[in-house]
Formats: sequence, C-alpha cells, structure tokens
Amino acid sequence: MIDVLEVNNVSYRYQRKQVLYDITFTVEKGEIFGILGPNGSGKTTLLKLLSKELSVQSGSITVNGRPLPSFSHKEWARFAAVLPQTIDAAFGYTVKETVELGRYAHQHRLLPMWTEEDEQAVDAAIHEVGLTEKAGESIERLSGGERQRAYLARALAQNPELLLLDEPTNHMDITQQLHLLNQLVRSAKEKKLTVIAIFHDMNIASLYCDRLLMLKEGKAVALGTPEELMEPALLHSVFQSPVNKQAHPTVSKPLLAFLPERGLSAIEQRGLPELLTWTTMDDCIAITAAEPLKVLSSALVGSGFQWATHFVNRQVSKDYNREDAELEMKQYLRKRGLPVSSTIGMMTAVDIHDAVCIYEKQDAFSLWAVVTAGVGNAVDAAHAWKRKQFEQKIGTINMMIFIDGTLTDAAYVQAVMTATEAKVKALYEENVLDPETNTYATGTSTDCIVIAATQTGTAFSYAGTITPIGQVIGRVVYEATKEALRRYRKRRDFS
Ligand SMILES: Nc1ncnc2c1ncn2[C@@H]1O[C@H](COP(=O)(O)OP(=O)(O)OP(=O)(O)O)[C@@H](O)[C@H]1O
Repeated sequence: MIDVLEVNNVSYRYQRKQVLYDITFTVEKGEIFGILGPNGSGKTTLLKLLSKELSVQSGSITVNGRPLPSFSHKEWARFAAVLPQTIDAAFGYTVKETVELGRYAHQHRLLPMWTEEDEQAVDAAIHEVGLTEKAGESIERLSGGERQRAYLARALAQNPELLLLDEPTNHMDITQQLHLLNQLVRSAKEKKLTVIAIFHDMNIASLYCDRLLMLKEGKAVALGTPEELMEPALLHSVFQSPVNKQAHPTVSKPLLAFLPERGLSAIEQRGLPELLTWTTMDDCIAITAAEPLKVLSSALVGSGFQWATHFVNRQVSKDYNREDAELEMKQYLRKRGLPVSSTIGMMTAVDIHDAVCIYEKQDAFSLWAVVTAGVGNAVDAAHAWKRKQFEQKIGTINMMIFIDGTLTDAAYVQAVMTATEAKVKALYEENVLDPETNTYATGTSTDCIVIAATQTGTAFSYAGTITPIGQVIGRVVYEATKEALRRYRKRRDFS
C-alpha cells in the first residue's frame, strides 16, 4: 500500500493556546480515514493543517513524499479538495455554477477554456450527490442538507486525489447521509480517491471508515480500525459517556449504543413480583411487565434480542397447522389487544392451566420461571437425524425466565444453556423417551425459551452453573419442568 499522506509529530498552537500535540499517522491511497473526538479536541485544526489553510508550526506533513508547503496553490487545488465545516453561501449562484467553481483549478490561468471534460465532471458530481433535478436552482433556495451536498459536488468536480471533509453529512437526513457516504466509498474504491473526514456520529464512522484517529484534548489517543477503536472503555474515557458495544446485525462492524441517564425504574422501587402482572385467559397466559424487559427468545413472535412488555403463551388445538403461523399469531395478539411490536408470543398445545410458576428471591436478584410442558413431541437431539419426519402431537416445553438484574449477552446465552441442561435432566429423571429411538429425550421438537431481564440492579457477566444466578436458573427450571410434566401426565391419564 502507498501512503498518500504522512503526518509526523505535528503540534499546533493558536497564539498561546496549544491545541495539537505530537500527532503522527499515515493515510494510504484509497483509504477512508475518519477523525473522531469530542468538541474542541482539535479535529478541525488538524484538517486545516492538512488542507494548507493553516501552516505547520512544528513537525511535518508530506504528501506523496513531498513536503506539503512545497505545493503551489494551484498544484494543491488540483490534488486536494476541501469541504469545510461552514461555508459562506455564494449567493446569486445556481447549484451548477457553484459546482463549476470546482473546475477552476483545472483552468489554464492565461487562457481559461471551458472544455467537454469540465462539463462532464460538473454533471457527474451533481449527479453523484443527487442534485441533478436542482442544478438550475439558486443556492440560497436549497435546504441546509442540499446546500452541503452542492458544496460536496463542487469538491468532487475538482476530481481530486485527496478529499478533506469536515463533518460531510452535517444537516443531512439519514437517507442522504447513507447515499453520500455510499458514493464516497464507491469513489474511493473505483478512483482510488483518498478521503479524510471528521465525523461526530461514531456508528457512521465505524460503518464507512477503514481506519479512525481519535483525538482528545489535542492528543491522538487511539489509531486503528473501527473494530479496534469502538471499545466501550476507550470511548467512555474520551467522551465521558457510558456506551455499549454490539454486533451490527448484518455488517461485520461494531454498533454503539450510548446510554441515557435513567431515573429509578419500577424494578428498583417495587421488585419483580410487583413489576409483572399475570393474567390467565381461556386460551393463553399473558404476563405484562410495567417496564420493558430485555429479552432473548426463540419465540414465534419476538425472536432474538429485543425489548418487550408482554409475554404470551397461547394454547392452540393439537391440530393447529397454519402455513404462516407467525402472521396468524400476530393477528391473534392484535385481537387480544396486545401490542405486537413489544410482545413475545409462543404457542403450545399443552393446557396452559397446568403452567408451573416458581419465584425465587435472593439478596442480589430475584427470578421468576413459568413453564408449560408436554412431551408428545419428545425427541433425543443426539439421534433426531434418524427420524424420517416429525409428526406433531401435543407436547412442547415452553419456558419463560424473568430476572431482575443486568445481564451481558454472554449471560443471556449461558442462561439459555443452563436452563436447557436443567430441562434435559428433568426429562431424564421423569423417564421421558424419544418414541422413535427409544432413547432418553432431551426436549421436544418445538421447545421455546424466553430469558427476560430488567437490565437494572445487579450486573451478571455470566449465568453458567458456576454462578449463583446460573445455579438458581438450573434448580428452578429443573423443578418447574418436573412439576409441569407431572401435571401434563395427570391430565393426559385422566382424560
Ligand atoms: N482561530 C482560533 N483561535 C484561537 N483558538 C482557536 C481557534 N480555532 C480554534 N481554536 C481552539 O482550538 C481548540 C480546537 O478547536 P477545533 O475547532 O480544532 O476543535 P474540533 O475538535 O474541531 O471541535 P468541534 O468538534 O467543536 O468542531 C478549541 O479549544 C478552540 O477553541
């Protein structure tokens, strides 16, 4: 890789105020390089030094191996284009005329001539920022975001090798931000355009930048890929705001969630039993939480991680068979007056009146488990592959585990593991067999689990069987599953 830009030990002071200290980094050709940092950390000053708007006082900046000061004004204007943070609007110009100004660097000083190449560069740049329709509009009649795009088009029309952007997506709505940044990434890759940009939105920077430089009080505190920099501890120390890091659902980039200050939540004031309201209707159990709980579930409605206030275990007939069960379930929830977007919905053919609830209170947390169990579809997971097809009978084990505590993602996963292991043990002790293989069943073919936590109070990094919370989950699930199985068999044997 070729380094376009080398910044070595650059420091800067405005009169007596030192604002940059010994900044060193390199930027490669075709790279999208982001500069991040709190207000006043020196980002704009650094960008002004890179764009030659300010002169280097100490240290050095070289571009393609040449010291930056050795570039003439015209040479530099051909090489680099700048989009500053604020631009005084050139009133009276149309969008197209504004963008045309970007071509001046390519004009011969003595014999200025507007060529086909100039015309094409202007049209292409206007198209790239999505302003073709407004090319004839005067600049002062554009919205703030549109105006920003027009100035970006002016910079792009320069056909620069280096683009320096100070908050390029300022004033833009999210569609425009994504459109523009997608375009920048395309240009960077296709034309080997190098982009150095200041960002305030860390998720946007993480999504679009190859590497990031983090400034704090004029010092470079971190330099690396978004994966390396988006670390909660580092971000907390730089921005003084608590932050959580998660995996982006579809792109291999980190996603950050900043945490608002919360007042005392219901759980801290009232405890788990007061937070949850239990209602048994003719064909479902509905549990309502006064505060949203963070849930990991395999439920038909509301699977994966999400926040929810309603938890429904619905009883359906053993012949229930719908092509789109999820859609039908959502219609059912709607009819019941439940908010579908914050409801976790599961189904069972087991009689919901046989549900077993166990509440456990410890010093550091409390836990409530609700289990319905049937074993008509019992299966041995180790030998399920031997089955030709699964015949659906009554019998599914549905578990909901409510916890007043703060769980990490790892703790959620371990809670699922611990609960599953305890369930397997209960099935073993109740002698539940897979009817096909005649071996001990480990579950049923349609089991469902919900782990719901308040995300307040005691923090749990893990919930495996070595931890107090894991031990409670294991015991409570084991006992509740055994009791639910006994109730299921009793009803089956007497009906
Ligand atoms: N012309 C100037 N004269 C004196 N001090 C200045 C000047 N320009 C900026 N500063 C100071 O230098 C420091 C860094 O400012 P700079 O604009 O580089 O920060 P920034 O990280 O870009 O901030 P923001 O995120 O708010 O845009 C600030 O304390 C600012 O007040």
